Amino acid sequence: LTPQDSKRRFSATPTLSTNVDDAAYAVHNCADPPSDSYEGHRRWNNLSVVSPSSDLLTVASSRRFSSTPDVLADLRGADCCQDEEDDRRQVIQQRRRGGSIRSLFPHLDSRPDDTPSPSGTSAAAAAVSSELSPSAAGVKVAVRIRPLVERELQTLASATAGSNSTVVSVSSDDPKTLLVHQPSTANILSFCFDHCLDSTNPKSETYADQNSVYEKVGLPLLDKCLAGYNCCLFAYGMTSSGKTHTVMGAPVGDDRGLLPRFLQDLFQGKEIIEDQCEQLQVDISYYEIYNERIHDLLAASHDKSLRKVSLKVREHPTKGPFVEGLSVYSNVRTYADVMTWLALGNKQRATASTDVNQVSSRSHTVCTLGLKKLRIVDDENKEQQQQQTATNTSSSASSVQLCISSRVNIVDLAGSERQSVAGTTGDRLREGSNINRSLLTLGKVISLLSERVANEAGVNSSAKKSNNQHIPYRESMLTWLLRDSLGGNSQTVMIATVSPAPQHIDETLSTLRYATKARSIVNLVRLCKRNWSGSSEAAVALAQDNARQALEISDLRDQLQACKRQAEELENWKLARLQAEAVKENCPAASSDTGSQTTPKLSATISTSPPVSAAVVNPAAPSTPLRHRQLSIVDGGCTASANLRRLSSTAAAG
Ligand SMILES: Nc1ncnc2c1ncn2[C@@H]1O[C@H](COP(=O)(O)OP(=O)(O)OP(=O)(O)O)[C@@H](O)[C@H]1O
Repeated sequence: LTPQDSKRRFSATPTLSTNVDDAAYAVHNCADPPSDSYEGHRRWNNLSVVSPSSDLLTVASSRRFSSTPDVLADLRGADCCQDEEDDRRQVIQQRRRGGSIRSLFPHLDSRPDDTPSPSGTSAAAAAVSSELSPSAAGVKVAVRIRPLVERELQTLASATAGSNSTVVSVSSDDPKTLLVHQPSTANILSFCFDHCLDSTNPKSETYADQNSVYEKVGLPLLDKCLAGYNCCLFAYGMTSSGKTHTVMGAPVGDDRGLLPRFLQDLFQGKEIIEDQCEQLQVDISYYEIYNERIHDLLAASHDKSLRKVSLKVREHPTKGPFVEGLSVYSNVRTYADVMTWLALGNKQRATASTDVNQVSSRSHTVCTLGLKKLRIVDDENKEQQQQQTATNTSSSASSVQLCISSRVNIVDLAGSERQSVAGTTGDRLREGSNINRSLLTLGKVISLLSERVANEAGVNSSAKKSNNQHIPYRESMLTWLLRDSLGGNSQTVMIATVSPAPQHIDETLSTLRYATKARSIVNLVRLCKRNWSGSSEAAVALAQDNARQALEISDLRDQLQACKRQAEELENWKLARLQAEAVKENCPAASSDTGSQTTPKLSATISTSPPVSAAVVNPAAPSTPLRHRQLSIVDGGCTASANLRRLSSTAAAG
């Protein structure tokens, strides 16, 4: 299927029907078709793929296809969707039996390597199909116990005459089991996690320093994102439990946290990749969620007020929620550069001193890295490809292939805090309650997702009831923005940080319970591997086009919501009016005193003729508030009420 063919088909019929084996190849290679056919398919509403035996395989209807790779992704995605739930169920059941996920999903083992596949029909189809096969990945959970801090040592010393006993430890029999000794009951509770990192005693053989935390938790994520998976790591725990120390740590030296180490290895990896005639493009953005408002932490301005402008969250139709207007620093070249951005962001982050932490984070921070692996195609290769794929790619001299694109979110959450312990008042108290509220929503989301998993595994008796339960992602900015990381398309790791001090045992147990629930969440991950060819100019144009359309859709959604709200208000108003009229009819004396005064009365003539509609849209005296404007319906019955609703909403908009 050449671009000319596709043009013919697009203009001839509203349905694209093609042999499915060729579809991957054909649609894939339409990256730069003539503009009219390109426009044509973008407006497509019904797109069908017919299997070789001419049975209808999948119909992707009413979808927006902004680019050719997206068309393909959507097609294959629709195809894969049918198996997703089965996959998820299988994994959960396998988990319960203690089996290996890999044995269930052989494609995890036979994952295509990172080198772009050679061009050609079957190779392109294979690459695309691997890109879109979802695989199940449980959220991994690591727990880190920090050492006792000065304040805790003092409390312990005064309470137990010099003892520095701790109540949380890693089992000596099983490094994945965490033990909590409850002093009040002398019970020992045990919890099982993917990693238990004991940082209480630097002299211990099993001491988990910053490097071993990175190697156990961060390094596997680096591998994943370089292979094209979206990744997320978030640190969760009570205030002062060591989240920022774990994620950020010191800017230099052995105490550097997980993020600087991750970035260092990423940029080392970038050098290696670039030695192999490929490019790794790294983009960075960094923002905080403070009191449910989003601030760009990389907005460098001398004017402080400009730095704290509140940004909006929007919803991209395929990529999910994103922060509109956030600075993204593209193509960061070196580790030193990225650390400069990180330092700027950390400087601008909201922190304050509380009774339990001298430098307590008052906001959740999200550092997002966008990775794109590009391959430069030389002229010789390009010609070969053009022959093989019969693609009319751009005539630009520098041609690029986008092989992999993934996103990494590193999240340092603000810690939950009890006002009595943190000793907060005023602004700090308000911040604390906002932090707690968003963490509560996070907890709710985690609980519901883990319930869903339990239901699917048949553990809950009320399976049917809560299986379709709404997950309230939108109840807080945090969960909305982390939606993909919780139950979506992301390899996710949670680091739960705890204090070993007896006085914090309640918070510790609460953190461990949340962590246990989070560990039961199973995400469905897709390899974000693309085999997209085109000129660099075309790539930029495509990206801009995608972004513009995303904004358009987001705006239209907002408008739709506003219209719905208006319609509801009008419906309520109509009901109230009908009730008032009913009262008046039944009891004219009672209503004659008050009704004419308080109920907005309508005294205009409605007809369906255009001049009247126009008059309502543009009333002569628009300064009169709508509720005082008089509008009456001369026409009777259903027609009148339908007209009333439509015209009133127009008037309200006016
Ligand atoms: N593993 C560790 N080793 C040594 N010191 C640590 C460790 N973890 C935390 N600390 C120390 O504990 C204190 C609190 O840590 P941190 O600020 O990282 O907590 P937090 O969980 O981020 O708190 P908040 O939620 O209030 O921001 C700091 O002084 C930090 O240096």
